[in-house]
Amino acid sequence: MIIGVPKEIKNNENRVAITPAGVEALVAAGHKVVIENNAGLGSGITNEEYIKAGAEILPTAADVFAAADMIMKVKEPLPPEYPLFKEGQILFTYLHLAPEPELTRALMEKKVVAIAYETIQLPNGSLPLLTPMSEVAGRMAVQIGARFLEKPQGGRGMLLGGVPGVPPAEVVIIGGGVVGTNAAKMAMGMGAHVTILDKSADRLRYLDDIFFGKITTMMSNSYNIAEAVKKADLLIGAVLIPGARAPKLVTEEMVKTMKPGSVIVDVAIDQGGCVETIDRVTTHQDPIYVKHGVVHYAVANMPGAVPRTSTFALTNVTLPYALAIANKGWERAVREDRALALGVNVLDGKVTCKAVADSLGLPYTPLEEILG
Ligand SMILES: NC(=O)C1=CN([C@@H]2O[C@H](COP(=O)(O)OP(=O)(O)OC[C@H]3O[C@@H](n4cnc5c(N)ncnc54)[C@H](O)[C@@H]3O)[C@@H](O)[C@H]2O)C=CC1
Ligand SMILES: CC(=O)C(=O)O
Repeated sequence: MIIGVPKEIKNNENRVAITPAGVEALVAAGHKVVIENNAGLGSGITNEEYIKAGAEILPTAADVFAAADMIMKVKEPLPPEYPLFKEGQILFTYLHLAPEPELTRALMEKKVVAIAYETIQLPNGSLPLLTPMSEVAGRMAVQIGARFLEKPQGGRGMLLGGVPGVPPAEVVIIGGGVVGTNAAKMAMGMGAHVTILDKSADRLRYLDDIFFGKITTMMSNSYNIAEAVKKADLLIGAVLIPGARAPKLVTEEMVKTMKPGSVIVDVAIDQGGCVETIDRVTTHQDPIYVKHGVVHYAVANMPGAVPRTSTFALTNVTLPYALAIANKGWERAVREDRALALGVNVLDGKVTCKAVADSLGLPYTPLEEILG
């Protein structure tokens, strides 16, 4: 199989979908890897390192898309990339289709085999290709929150940990999964007081155990969310219903009760965001806006800013699946691995992920119906 890796084009997206180690493994398995010129530079990986590992460098993204049977990317394709899709081409990347009707339509029209990293799900419910980036984003959410709480950045001028004699900041995290747990770890480490809300009582029990009762846990319902949001200096959105548009749990009325200069970091923005006043996706270049006196941060590719950590963490987990798809062909790979099958979002012009279909109001076709 020919595997193609274009350079990422999202704002300040410095990750790349393959490392030289990945190239070496695919080439050793008998495949060819083509990579766009300088695709790895943002992550500190040179063309020469890729060539040494056995890849061929092509001048443009168009050349890579034209040559490849499978495209590996990091972020969802952007409009300039849509015309490059080929019928039957495998696209293996984060897709986040629930808030992306146009991309979904383009994948359907071109009959792309679209396999999303974020909906590959193991029998225990975990999302192995999302987890490392959620670890990164959860940790970043706190350092970003700390930065924007500083007065010169537009915040209320508060140190997360306070100092002796002055209370610490209140950090409220909605969703206690991977992002939420990693954010809590960082916030606690910086001395903040942390409250986590989740809709799973078992998850709250687990969090209470691992943090030795040093964080406050609350059941997620609109009453408790309203109470917690009101007192938050830093609010972190970290909910997920795999594949689906994020539920708007924090209403505009709740945001209006927040203190001027408090900060919202909605990590769930890649699935549409869980805060009603987050009405746009922001970028690393222009990361915040202020609404009702509250600083809003809604960058959908947070790990793109720390590519030396993120590229390696991501490719550690994507490579085994890429190898399976390349070695067996997508159809056999998907038939033999239920977790991978759950990653298939669009196939043969149809939406095969129920949560995506429901979020976009499109018909859902079970994968099995197409595979026969
Ligand atoms: N903006 C960015 O750059 C990045 C965004 N993300 C996103 O962060 C979000 C969270 O990801 P993970 O932590 O990995 O997911 P996860 O599946 O580990 O955790 C989600 C948690 O949300 C909880 N939840 C669901 N509905 C809820 C509700 N109504 N109230 C409270 N809790 C609720 C679940 O019980 C679960 O514990 C996802 O949308 C993910 O794609 C992840 C990495 C980077
Ligand atoms: C998961 C995701 O949206 C990211 O890593 O950019």
